[in-house]
Amino acid sequence: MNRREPLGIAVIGAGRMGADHVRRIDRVISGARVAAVVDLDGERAKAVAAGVDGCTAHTDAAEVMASADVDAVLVASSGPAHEAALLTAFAHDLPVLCEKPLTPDAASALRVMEAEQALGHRRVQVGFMRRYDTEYVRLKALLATGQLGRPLMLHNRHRNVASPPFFTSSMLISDSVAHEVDATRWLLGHEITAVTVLRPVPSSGAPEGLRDPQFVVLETDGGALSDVEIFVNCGFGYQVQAEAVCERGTARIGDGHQLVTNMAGRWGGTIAQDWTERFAQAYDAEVQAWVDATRRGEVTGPSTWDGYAAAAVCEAGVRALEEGGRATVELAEKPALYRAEA
Ligand SMILES: NC(=O)c1ccc[n+]([C@@H]2O[C@H](COP(=O)([O-])OP(=O)(O)OC[C@H]3O[C@@H](n4cnc5c(N)ncnc54)[C@H](O)[C@@H]3O)[C@@H](O)[C@H]2O)c1
Ligand SMILES: O[C@H]1[C@H](O)[C@@H](O)[C@H](O)[C@@H](O)[C@H]1O
Repeated sequence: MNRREPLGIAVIGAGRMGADHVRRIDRVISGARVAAVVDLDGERAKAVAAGVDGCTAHTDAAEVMASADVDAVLVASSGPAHEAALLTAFAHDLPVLCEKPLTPDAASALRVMEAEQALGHRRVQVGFMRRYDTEYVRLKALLATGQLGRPLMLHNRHRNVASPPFFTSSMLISDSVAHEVDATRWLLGHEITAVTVLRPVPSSGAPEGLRDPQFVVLETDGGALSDVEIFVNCGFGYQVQAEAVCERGTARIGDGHQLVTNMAGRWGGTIAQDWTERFAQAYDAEVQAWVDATRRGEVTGPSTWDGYAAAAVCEAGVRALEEGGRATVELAEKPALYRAEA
């Protein structure tokens, strides 16, 4: 592509993430402008587009993607709407940044992967933003040096203050642990082969009927284990932590000690309250990397294969949750289009 002028982006979905990405493209990053905002809720689209010069508001994504003013698409609608948006973007051969999950299940992710292969080139970067978080990037770089030896285990904690009213027990895996599934695959360079889900007595702070917290163990084809405490109604803050235990040492991120105070006989700091705060730098870097690559005519970052693999692992996780115990992951063969990637 190699463009001088800013990239015209259509943002599909003007909810919490979509509105935040519109702000980011308009005010934080460079090389792009928001050309259009689309939401099934027209008033929401108008409200988000209103603050942006030259941006139009719509309710029909297909109509917008056919417009000459749109060079690329950021999909931030709800997960079940992603497949249709991706297939329409492919029909116009448009580059896409698609929020996680790529799609909510492995079968639909496979359909998207087949459609991208039919184009013959990659078009999608999946929104696994932890790959752009400075702490995760440092951890991956350290593991790659080999100084700590082979990684044996990853211990992950993922805590949200409170879950939204529509959250179900399986969404703790498919919506939340999806991030640790991708982080594990990316940090270790392994595929995940089996998932075990253990369920303690639910917290009294969780909504009636929600299995919260859960303890998830991922087994990898490199012989490592990655465990995840997922607790989406912890009440006190948004915490994402990871510790790699290797043969000669350990490395840990996410303690959030940016500012430590000593006062009145106590020491301490503050805890982020949600992902927009904890991962602000990562979202900025993710969207900037997508815009820069797109303007160079390239596609980088987490691929459709990564989105598919995460969907397949999460599907096994939901099976393990519902049936109790351990479920194995059946992955399709990795297509040639994605084989060159790490
Ligand atoms: N990367 C992250 O850390 C992160 C964090 C939160 C959410 N997400 C993901 O971002 C996406 C959006 O999440 P959210 O929290 O903003 O949800 P949200 O419910 O606030 O917003 C979703 C919006 O999409 C709209 N929508 C649904 N179907 C549509 C369609 N066919 N066409 C146009 N608009 C449509 C809805 O009307 C709604 O306004 C989800 O995929 C979610 O998993 C990612
Ligand atoms: O969709 C969101 C999101 O992706 C967050 O990063 C995660 O912490 C939440 O648990 C999840 O519901």
